[in-house]
Amino acid sequence: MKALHFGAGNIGRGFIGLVLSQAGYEVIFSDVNDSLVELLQKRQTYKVSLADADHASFNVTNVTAINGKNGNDVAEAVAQADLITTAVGVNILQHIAGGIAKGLELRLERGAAPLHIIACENAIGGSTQLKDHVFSHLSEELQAKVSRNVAFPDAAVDRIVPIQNNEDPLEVIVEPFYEWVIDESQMIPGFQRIEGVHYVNKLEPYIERKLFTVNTGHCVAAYLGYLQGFNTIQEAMANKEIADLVQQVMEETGAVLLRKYGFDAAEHTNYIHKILNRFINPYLTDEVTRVGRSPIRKLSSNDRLVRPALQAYELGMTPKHLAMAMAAALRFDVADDPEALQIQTDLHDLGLAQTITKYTTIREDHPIHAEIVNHYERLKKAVQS
Ligand SMILES: NC(=O)C1=CN([C@@H]2O[C@H](COP(=O)(O)OP(=O)(O)OC[C@H]3O[C@@H](n4cnc5c(N)ncnc54)[C@H](O)[C@@H]3O)[C@@H](O)[C@H]2O)C=CC1
Ligand SMILES: O=P(O)(O)OC[C@H]1O[C@](O)(CO)[C@@H](O)[C@@H]1O
Repeated sequence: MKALHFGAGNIGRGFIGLVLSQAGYEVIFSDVNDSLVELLQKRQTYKVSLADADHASFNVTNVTAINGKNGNDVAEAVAQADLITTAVGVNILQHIAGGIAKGLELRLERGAAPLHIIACENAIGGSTQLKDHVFSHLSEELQAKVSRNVAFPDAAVDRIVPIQNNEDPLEVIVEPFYEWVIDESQMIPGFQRIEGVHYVNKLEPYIERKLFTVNTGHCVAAYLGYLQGFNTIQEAMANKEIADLVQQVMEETGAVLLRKYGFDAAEHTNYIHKILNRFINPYLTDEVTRVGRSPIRKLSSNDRLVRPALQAYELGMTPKHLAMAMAAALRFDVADDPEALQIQTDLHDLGLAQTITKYTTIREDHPIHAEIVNHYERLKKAVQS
């Protein structure tokens, strides 16, 4: 069984590639990083180590790679795959869609077997977004044919994998915890389960719980940590004021999740505490600039800050910690993050009020907008003093 995985980065190698290889797949990575591709082709194996006291490690075998810049190779790999997964970043899905569409056409010509294409990105409806991008490259007739035997089930993936600085460029150090949840209601009947994956009939509670707890809390630690001059999440979380605010924001999203999905309150508190412990894992060094990266994406209306804030407001709650987090995200002015710089340019050219609306879609007359402005001014003063 061949799995074609787009993105041989941290999650690609450290999580999805590992799980698929252990489940018995030959894993073919498609990546645009030439040296990474060459090394994977040459070695056909790499090491994943766990960030805990035991440092257990796994040799991931039966892997190879193709260069994602070679459209024909990508299409051929798509045509031959038994499973396709991605971990490239949700904004990159549009760039891999053309190659996938070409490969699906080839599959149709060859009468290939049914196929699942699963986007393992931090986003709501990632596979559905990929499907839309792929279908934009296909005629209506081909879309209808593809729909008959190709499915794009949405998924939630959770494992903290920081930027790697290992001597061996293929090695990945990952936290021990992982969770990969796939929506089986969107799958082709009779599908073969992947060992290590949790299948559910309704993904929304899982993806929202994960995105609004792990990802919301983590980015708050990053934005507040950055503002206070800390380099890593571990340093930021050692600061009691930041750790308390991270917990409070998770409690705020937790209140929404409890109301929306009827989760058990004690279990959810336990979930939050486990996540806080994952953030402070002393065996990881996770930079605030990685965890806060791409603030435009993180401030968008369907993502980890605005979506739970608007849901909280609709439920009659005041999402003051989420508003504070959005204000902190606007102050994340990391020089080598193009999205952070774009926000700073807009703050300068458009002013605060319009910039908030531009990125969050929250209008100036919305009470959350005023909360963000207040927190922004407060944070600005705090940094200046
Ligand atoms: N790192 C983490 O802890 C987690 C990340 N995620 C999600 O996983 C996704 C990947 O994140 P990371 O692995 O951290 O990023 P990464 O930057 O380590 O890996 C992304 C890889 O995609 C490759 N890539 C870029 N354009 C490509 C293209 N057109 N074709 C093929 N490959 C291409 C890059 O060269 C890179 O190797 C993101 O959506 C992220 O939100 C989800 C859970 C945890
Ligand atoms: O890739 P993104 O969306 O910027 O965020 C990375 C996030 O994913 C995680 O790695 C775990 O899901 C967290 O470490 C971090 O909050």
